[in-house]
Amino acid sequence: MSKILMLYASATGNTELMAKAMVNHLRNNNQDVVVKMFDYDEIEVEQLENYDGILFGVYTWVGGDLPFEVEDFYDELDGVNIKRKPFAVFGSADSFYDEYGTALDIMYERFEKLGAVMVPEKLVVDLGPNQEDLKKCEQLADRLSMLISGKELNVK
Ligand SMILES: Cc1cc2nc3c(=O)[nH]c(=O)nc-3n(C[C@H](O)[C@H](O)[C@H](O)COP(=O)(O)O)c2cc1C
Repeated sequence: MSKILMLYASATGNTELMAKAMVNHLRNNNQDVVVKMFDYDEIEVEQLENYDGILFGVYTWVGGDLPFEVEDFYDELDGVNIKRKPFAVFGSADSFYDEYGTALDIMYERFEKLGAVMVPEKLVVDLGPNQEDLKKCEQLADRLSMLISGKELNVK
């Protein structure tokens, strides 16, 4: 059984709904999932090395940027070995803004440059997830599981 880390930031609960849908889905499929949320849990970048794969959720903040609570984590990532580690990125954003969901791009590129194996799809949801979005969340979690078990190649 693989060990997955669900790590996410959510200010008003939209990204959290996505995270919960993935966690429930994975646990229903007997996957071992540890959940940590920025602002509530102690998060150290070194912890990433202890998991077989990471689901990373982030909403987009002013100017298309990362939320404040994710900034230290972002800066400290240089010191961690995530080469060949499977990652998937998701989060809620608001299409009202020109820089729609760009925090996902920022994190995706950061993980990828450090050698992580990315699920190619970045799953951005416009504000609160609907039923279809929640289904996509489950599919993203499945794609991460497949990457972990080596059933999917990272072909873009
Ligand atoms: C002050 C402020 C600035 C925001 N800036 C952006 C932005 O630049 N781009 C974007 O896509 N969404 C932006 N958003 C929208 C949030 O990402 C969106 O509300 C999201 O659903 C929040 O997710 P959460 O419920 O997980 O916290 C902004 C929201 C607020 C309140």
